Amino acid sequence: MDAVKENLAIEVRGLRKAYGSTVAVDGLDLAVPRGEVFALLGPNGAGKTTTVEILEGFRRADAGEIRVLGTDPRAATAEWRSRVGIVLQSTGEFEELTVAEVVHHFARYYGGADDPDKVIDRVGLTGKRDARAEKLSGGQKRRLDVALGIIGRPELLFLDEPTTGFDPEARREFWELIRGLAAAGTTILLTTHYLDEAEALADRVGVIAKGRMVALAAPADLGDRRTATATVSWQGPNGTESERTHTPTAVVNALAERFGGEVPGLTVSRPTLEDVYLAMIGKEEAA
Ligand SMILES: Nc1ncnc2c1ncn2[C@@H]1O[C@H](COP(=O)(O)OP(=O)(O)OP(=O)(O)O)[C@@H](O)[C@H]1O
Repeated sequence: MDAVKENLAIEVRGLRKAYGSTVAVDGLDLAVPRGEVFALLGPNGAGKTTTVEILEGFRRADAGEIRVLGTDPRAATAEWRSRVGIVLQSTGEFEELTVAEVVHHFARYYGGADDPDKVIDRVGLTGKRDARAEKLSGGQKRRLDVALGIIGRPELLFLDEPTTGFDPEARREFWELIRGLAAAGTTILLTTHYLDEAEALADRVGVIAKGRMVALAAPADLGDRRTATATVSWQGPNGTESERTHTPTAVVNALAERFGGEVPGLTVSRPTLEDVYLAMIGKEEAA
């Protein structure tokens, strides 16, 4: 294998999967370098979970070349599994056990497992370590799922909609956790419906629509955001005024001159990730 390929944690070419007459994944290509945080975006039913489950070895593709940490997940060994961490959309099989019992139990599956108590702390469940899993709130259950995904110190972590049900503070804490894992070199593939989450965490985002990758870029570059028309707004004598422009600096300079200094209520905005994403998805769905 050449050096470039060895540098890829995930490499997929021509991935295809149909359920009966429903084509869930339709010729998808994807390359994720080691150490990257990659977010898969796309509307409900776009094929994200199917793709991720194929990469995890839980589903069989109909066609395509797939390499995950250099191995075809169809031929996965226990050694390969121990290098991959998985957080599914929902678990909840260990209702009777306490948080500490579940995490300690999972740690025994891995030769090089992390310290269970440290992991419980990192996901913010120390206060709940003796609570039974069934008594946890939705967001706390997700944190437990994340703990089980990272207990084996994976090289590659799959997170399927990891913060669904989290309150805003828990999401911020979770983002810090993910940033810490990424800084330590873990490759992360996550799916999310939260555009701010993709923007906060991902080096690159891929947008899937109807089983195909329709856009791939750094969050700041998606849909040419950097060069998109800007809107300059300010408070005029009769209320809010605004101007759409490709040269916002010139508009702001002219305003500063007109107001003789500070421009009241000045904002300069470009389309958000959500704006460009929704426009992109709208076009794909109309096609
Ligand atoms: N087990 C299954 N049997 C039949 N059809 C399925 C199955 N799993 C998924 N599908 C179909 O495949 C398509 C892709 O589904 P998938 O769950 O991969 O989408 P998704 O992008 O993850 O959606 P969401 O954002 O809602 O989680 C959908 O049309 C779905 O109905």
